[in-house]
Amino acid sequence: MAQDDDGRTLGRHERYRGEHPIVVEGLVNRFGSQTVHEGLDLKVRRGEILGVVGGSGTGKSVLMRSIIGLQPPTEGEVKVFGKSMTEGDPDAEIGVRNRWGVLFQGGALFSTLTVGENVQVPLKQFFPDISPELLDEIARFKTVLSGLPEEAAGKFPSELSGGMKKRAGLARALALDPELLFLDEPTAGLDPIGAAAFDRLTRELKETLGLTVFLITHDLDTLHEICDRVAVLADKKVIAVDTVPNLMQLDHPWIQEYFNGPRGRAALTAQALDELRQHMDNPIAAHAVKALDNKHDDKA
Ligand SMILES: Nc1ncnc2c1ncn2[C@@H]1O[C@H](COP(=O)(O)OP(=O)(O)OP(=O)(O)O)[C@@H](O)[C@H]1O
Repeated sequence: MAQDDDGRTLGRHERYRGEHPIVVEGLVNRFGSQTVHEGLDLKVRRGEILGVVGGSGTGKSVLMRSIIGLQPPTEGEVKVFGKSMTEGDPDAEIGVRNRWGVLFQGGALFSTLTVGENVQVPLKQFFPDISPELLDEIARFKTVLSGLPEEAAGKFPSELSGGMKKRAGLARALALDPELLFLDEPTAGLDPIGAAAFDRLTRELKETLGLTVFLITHDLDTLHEICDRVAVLADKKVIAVDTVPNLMQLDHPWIQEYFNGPRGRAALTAQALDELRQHMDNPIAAHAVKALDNKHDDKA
């Protein structure tokens, strides 16, 4: 069962109060002759949104799967809520598994179930005695909490837009009132407005529900807007974990190209504009917004 940092077993409804709900040490993942991770270390702080970035194929999804026990690592240790995911037997891990929610790439919804029924899947798994009325009520609540209209609970995934599918996946990830939320590329495939709305929702949910969020993304706007810290995967390891401004100072070629390249600078300008727009009563801010807007228009 989940444990606090002092090794005390947590009661079913007791929240983890230790410093690091996720600790990864010396992780090695090999597939045949391919080594994806070689001695990877990472600690996720309670209450943060940790962005995870890295080039394609650097093993971001494999890292997430190792943490949630779907990918037994070749070597190394993964602890979630103080509980070893690499040593524990599946039944004992139940005390950990019902404390997290996962939004997989593409949503991974069951296509033959409605949104509401999708949300009910983990509820039925962990709380088989809940009445059908309460299941419906919780499913409707989670659907609305994820920013969908209530009637979406009765719709099938095929009847939803891409953005709505992501929200439905989020509703299912929130079904068990998790403390940890894993999001794999949540804004991929969304238009910029839909992506920004999803980012705001993630931030609001983190703040109101006290979540710790492990967020894999390629989206520079997401990193700038909502991540407290960002872990960079390269050279088979986490080469740095820090705030975006601090990462931008590091002299690693991939980090420089990613954060200080043209797309990185555009994301930074967009964030600066957003912040300045909140102070338009200040003439200097208003002037700066106008100048930056014009610069943007010239480039477009
Ligand atoms: N079950 C598996 N069997 C064999 N190889 C695998 C398996 N899972 C992942 N890999 C390989 O591990 C590497 C890392 O994959 P992963 O999906 O974690 O990358 P990623 O960083 O998430 O990439 P992307 O940004 O493109 O989604 C890839 O080369 C992939 O082919």
